[in-house]
Order: sequence, then structure tokens, then C-alpha cells
Amino acid sequence: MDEYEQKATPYGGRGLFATKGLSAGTVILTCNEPYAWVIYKKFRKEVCAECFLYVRDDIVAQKARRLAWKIRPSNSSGAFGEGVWFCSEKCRDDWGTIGCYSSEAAAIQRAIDRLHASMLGKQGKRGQANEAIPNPTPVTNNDEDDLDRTIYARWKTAESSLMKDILRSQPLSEAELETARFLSSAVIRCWREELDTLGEIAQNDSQAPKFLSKWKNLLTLQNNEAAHLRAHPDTLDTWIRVYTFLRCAAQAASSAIPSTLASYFEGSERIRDVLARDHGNVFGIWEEGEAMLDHNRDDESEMLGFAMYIDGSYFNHSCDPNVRKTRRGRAMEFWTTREVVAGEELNINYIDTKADWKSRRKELLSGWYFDCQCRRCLDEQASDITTENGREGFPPR
Ligand SMILES: C[S@@+](CC[C@H](N)C(=O)[O-])C[C@H]1O[C@@H](n2cnc3c(N)ncnc32)[C@H](O)[C@@H]1O
Repeated sequence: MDEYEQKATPYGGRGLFATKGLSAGTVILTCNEPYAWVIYKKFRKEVCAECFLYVRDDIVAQKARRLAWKIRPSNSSGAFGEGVWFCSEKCRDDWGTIGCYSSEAAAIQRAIDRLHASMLGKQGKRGQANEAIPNPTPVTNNDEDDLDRTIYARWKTAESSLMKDILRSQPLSEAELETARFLSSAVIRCWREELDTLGEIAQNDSQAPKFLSKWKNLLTLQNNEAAHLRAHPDTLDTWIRVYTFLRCAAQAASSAIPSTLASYFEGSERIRDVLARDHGNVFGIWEEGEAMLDHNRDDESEMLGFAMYIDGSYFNHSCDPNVRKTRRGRAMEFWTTREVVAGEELNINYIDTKADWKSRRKELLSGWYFDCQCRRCLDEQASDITTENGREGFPPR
């Protein structure tokens, strides 16, 4: 962390600033692994669960009709490793040693799949749309405290919903299921991390990892709950559905997971904490991890899933960034694209920066809920205003 420090900016919360002059190509931050992540179900067989390696269909199509990694987890511990595939035996062997890739994760994963299948089955039998989970209070309030109280009350009500409520409701969409898987990775990790802190894992498992980033770090990320729900009030229903589903899946898995872990899914607090920080703080897991040098990607790189790299979420956005990120396996590396002087802010770009300033700002406002204050936007806006004024002063003849 010598190359940069975190400081308040005058325009957008905290940012990262160079502590010394840096030459182009300096790696300033490597996040060794995500805190939470999901690989989309449709890519699961094609993406190595350990190093996220993916091979494009068309490359493989020359050799095989169907692309899927062939190496599976060793099955000595029964259900261990459901829904994961590996590119090599080394990756398979490494997989069990870090984070939350565990029999508990596999049990939750299986419970998610089974609960979803039951919901689909119930819907099929009824032959009609299932009921929505009751939505007692809409998010319409403008007052900040009232909004928070309304949201809190909705989460609390959801904590007492029953398995039969979720079975009667609409099956989750694919996107909701991916969110459930993403959340489960965060909650399981939080549980293991806290066990680790208590020394229990260390006692039971000499191979247990020491976690790199902590839940308490996750809580320091910018909370975008209110901004997101104001822009998309219906999202609260989705979040609560996903939480209720996950809570029921954990209950269904209770014979296969420790009761302490099941209890982590009972209360809504942890799920709410992650969801409040999901929007605006997660990164796409792109196919072209190592080869991809430019985030203004105009090729056909696929987004294979998404991940939360906590330390990487303190970079503010600039439409003229001086930092880029490159995925190296599970790790995310941030590096300077040009010379940076001591004290200069280090910025990545959240969006494609080719468009004009008005379109860029519109995109950031609608998708990220902030009005971009980067130098380039301010300069381009000022020069447009000058031109406009000039036109008014000297109308064309
Ligand atoms: C991923 S976070 C970056 C870290 C954040 N500043 C913090 O304190 O946690 C993104 C948030 O930073 C702020 N931000 C980032 N880039 C900005 C910019 N160019 N102009 C204004 N605000 C910006 C916005 O509040 C945005 O929602």
C-alpha cells in the first residue's frame, strides 16, 4: 500500500491518491481473490472454479463439440463440490484451501438448486402464476429516516416468512438465483472468517486459510442502498425475495451444515449489508482477464459473472483514467497507464469513456447515481458552455 493512500476528495467521498511519483505500468494494488463472487450458471462448466479460466467456444469447437472442463472435485467427502469444474488437477487441489469453497458451500448450492426446482414444480402443478411474496409497504417515502425505517421494517417482516411462503411464490429468475449464489458466498465467508477469528477453524483444520479481506472491510464500502432504491423501488421486493429464498435454502440444508452457519442466514442483516454495497462496488469477471488491457472493450469479451474486490472499490471514476485493471486468474490487478505525480488521484473508469460528456454523465447518473466531477467532464462542459455563449454573442449571418 506504499504507492497510494486513501483520502477524502472534495467531490465524491474517499479516493486513492499516489504517495509518490509512479511510472506507467506500476502495479499499485493486487486483490488476490474476491470476497464474494458468482460465476453465472450458464458458464459454470466452462469456467474453472479456481482460476476462472474460460476458453471460448469457437477456439474449442475446432477440437470438440462441447466445451466443458472435465476435472471435478474429489468426491471423498460425499456432496463436496457440487456445480464446479476445473481446468487442471492443480486448480482442483488448490480450490479447497482458500475462502469458502467447502462442503458447506456445496450443501448451500445444492439446497438452492433443489428449492428452485421445487418452486418450478409447484408452479407447474398449479399451471398458473404463483403468488408474490406479500409486499406490505412500498418504498415511496422521500424523507431519509422514513425511508430507512420503511426498508428496515420490510426486512424484519421477511425474517418471519415461512418455507411455505416461498414455495407458494414465483420461482426466482436466473438473475435472482445468481444474486442468491453471490450472497451465499459472502455469508459463508463471513461465517468462516468469524470462526477463524475464534480459532475454531484453526483447531479443526490445519489447512484453513487466513482471510485476506474481512467482513469489517466490506462494511466500510460505500452504502448505495438508499440511492439504488430511490431509483428502482421495486428492487427491494427482489432483494427480499432473494433473502427469503436463501434463508429457506439454508434451513433445508440444515442437516448438512453447522447450525452456526444456518443462523447466519436467518437474520436479514448480513444479506442486507452485502446488497447495500453490491451496486457500485462489484466488478464484472470478464472472459479476457489477462489479455484485456482496455476497459473500453469493443471486442466480444463475455462477462462470466461478478465479484466484490473490496480494496479495489475505493478507486473513484474518471473519464480520463490513469489506472486500469487486469484480472489474473482470481486476482484483480490495478496498474497505472501513464506517469503519475505524487499527490495525484488514482482513477479507473466505470464506463466506456468514448461518448461525449453529456452522454457519459447521463450514464453515470442513471446507472451509478452520481454526477461525474472528473476533470475531463468539467473541462468539456466548460468548453461547450463557452462555445454556446460565443454562438449567442456572434450569431451566424
Ligand atoms: C466505488 S465507489 C468509490 C469510492 C467512494 N468514493 C467511497 O468513498 O467509498 C463509487 C462512488 O464514489 C463517488 N465517485 C466516484 N467517482 C466519482 C466522480 N467522478 N464524480 C463524483 N463522484 C464520484 C460516487 O459517490 C460513487 O458512487
